[in-house]
Amino acid sequence: RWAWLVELEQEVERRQRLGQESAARKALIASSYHPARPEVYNSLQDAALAPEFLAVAQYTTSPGADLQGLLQRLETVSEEKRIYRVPVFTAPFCQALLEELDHFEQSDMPKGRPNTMNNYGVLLYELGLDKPLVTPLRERFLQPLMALLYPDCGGGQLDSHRAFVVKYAPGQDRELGCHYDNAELTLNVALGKAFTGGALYFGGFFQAPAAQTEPLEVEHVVGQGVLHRGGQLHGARPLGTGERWNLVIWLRASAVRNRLCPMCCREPDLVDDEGFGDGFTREEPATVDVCALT
Ligand SMILES: O=C(O)CCC(=O)C(=O)O
Ligand SMILES: [Fe+2]
Repeated sequence: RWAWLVELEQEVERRQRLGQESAARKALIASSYHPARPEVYNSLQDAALAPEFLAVAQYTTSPGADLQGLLQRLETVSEEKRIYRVPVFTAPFCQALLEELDHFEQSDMPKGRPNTMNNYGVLLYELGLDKPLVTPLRERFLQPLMALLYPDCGGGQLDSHRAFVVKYAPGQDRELGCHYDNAELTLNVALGKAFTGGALYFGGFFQAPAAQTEPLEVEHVVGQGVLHRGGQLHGARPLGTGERWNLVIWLRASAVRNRLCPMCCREPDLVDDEGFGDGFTREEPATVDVCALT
């Protein structure tokens, strides 16, 4: 048979095994890995968050919060592309998380790949950091923020995520090709270490390709997070020197993706999977009747 068809079938099988294999690695890591910085596995404390991020959170959860007020508390990187930036973690927390990730990388534990494009990094779910760190970050902080910034992209209906750390280093991955994310919305936080190069670049929106224009370059700043729509075409320039570790959280809203898969732009044909899978659900998420709250 045609080689491409065999390759396609193998890729379908590989994808069908991903969830189970990831759960097996998570179980093994939970039973036999010894963390270097056990405190990063404690449930997320406000002390780990940058003061600017806490101020944004306080604003977005206050009565009467609106987009205009929020924009005074964030950096607008591009109004047209709807890209924003805000400090997320304190320097000591970035440091502790990096030490832990480095220690895990050097361990002989099995490691899943972050996504189909990055070869180095860690899936936070497998390390056991989803529950204490990423879920509270999504539910308590990102959901109210994204609800104001991107109400039309499911920002107020986030119900799952895929979180991973990507690592760029000499002799390993050094850059990332242009792509869109399997996510409605994305938060990308630079954790360190020290590096040059590696800027993000942003092109048009993939469902609505614009005329060819120069991409927008966005330098990573350690501790700060960049917020963008998953469908905003982007990539990362080659690393110059040092090592770059970034936490990427792909935020998903089943209310949006159940109707329109962000990868193929069609209504999805679902296959059962472990955990959150790719963030689709068979049942519609419960909707809140806002009038009933008043
Ligand atoms: O390298 C980066 O900072 C971007 C990573 C990214 O775009 C992704 O993993 O989706
Ligand atoms: Fe991406």
